[in-house]
Amino acid sequence: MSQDSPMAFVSMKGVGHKYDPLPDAPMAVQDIDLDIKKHEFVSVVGPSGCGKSTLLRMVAGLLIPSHGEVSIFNHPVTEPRDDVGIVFQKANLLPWLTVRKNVLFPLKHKYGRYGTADEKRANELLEMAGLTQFADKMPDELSGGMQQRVGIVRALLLNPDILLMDEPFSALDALTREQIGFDLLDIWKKQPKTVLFITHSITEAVLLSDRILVMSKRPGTVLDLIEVDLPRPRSSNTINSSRFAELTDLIRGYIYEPNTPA
Ligand SMILES: Nc1ncnc2c1ncn2[C@@H]1O[C@H](COP(=O)(O)OP(=O)(O)OP(=O)(O)O)[C@@H](O)[C@H]1O
Repeated sequence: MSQDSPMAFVSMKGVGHKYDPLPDAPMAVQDIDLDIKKHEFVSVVGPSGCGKSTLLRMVAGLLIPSHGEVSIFNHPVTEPRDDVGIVFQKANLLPWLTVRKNVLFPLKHKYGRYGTADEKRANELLEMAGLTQFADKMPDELSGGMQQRVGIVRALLLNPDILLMDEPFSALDALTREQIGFDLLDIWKKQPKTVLFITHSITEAVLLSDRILVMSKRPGTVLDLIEVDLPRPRSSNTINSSRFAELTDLIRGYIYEPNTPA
């Protein structure tokens, strides 16, 4: 599956992980080969427990693979990097800081301070995400969807080349979730990033992605890497198209039926 492209921003070669070091312990993730190109949006779907988060944590440098190698810009990932932003399932905003100060928090945490240029960037990002009027509010004054948008803006503050998102919308209700998917596409268009997006939602993966890695049940390995040939920009019309239905059916077939490629 690897294309050995020099343009790969993220490269996984033979990546696998076994949490338990005993020789006969089961692998959580096995034999993942994937190159993600500049500004590509790649989603990972697969049954619960197949190792999606494990894979993301290895790309994030939060977990070192027991097998194979993850590299970013041709350098093996051995620890978290500043050019990689992460968005988790919960925004985990600090409740005692305003929205703007939450967005600036990574700088405060890393360098102990931030300057007016940083505040300007935070304001610009908040505006881009439609959050300007909430910049001085406290997190608990915002809806769950808005809090997640703040989490995305915070991850973009240091202008990372790569954005890793681990089920970022799974705590949201269905309507908010669909809307924030479109919001994310809008943000991604304005601030192009290379995205690795973990989701349980097949429709979300098809709506957002350029390619979708479909994983098997544990030990999670590659069942298919699907090119999403739907035109952009995507909208609710995309969801109603026959090609959208074909792609979601194809993935459903992998996930809900025996693990054999179609
Ligand atoms: N820290 C850990 N120690 C031991 N086993 C772990 C650890 N983290 C995850 N696992 C196991 O590794 C496998 C993959 O887990 P992981 O959370 O990566 O899957 P997932 O596909 O993200 O799951 P879900 O879709 O339910 O969030 C599971 O069997 C899980 O129990």
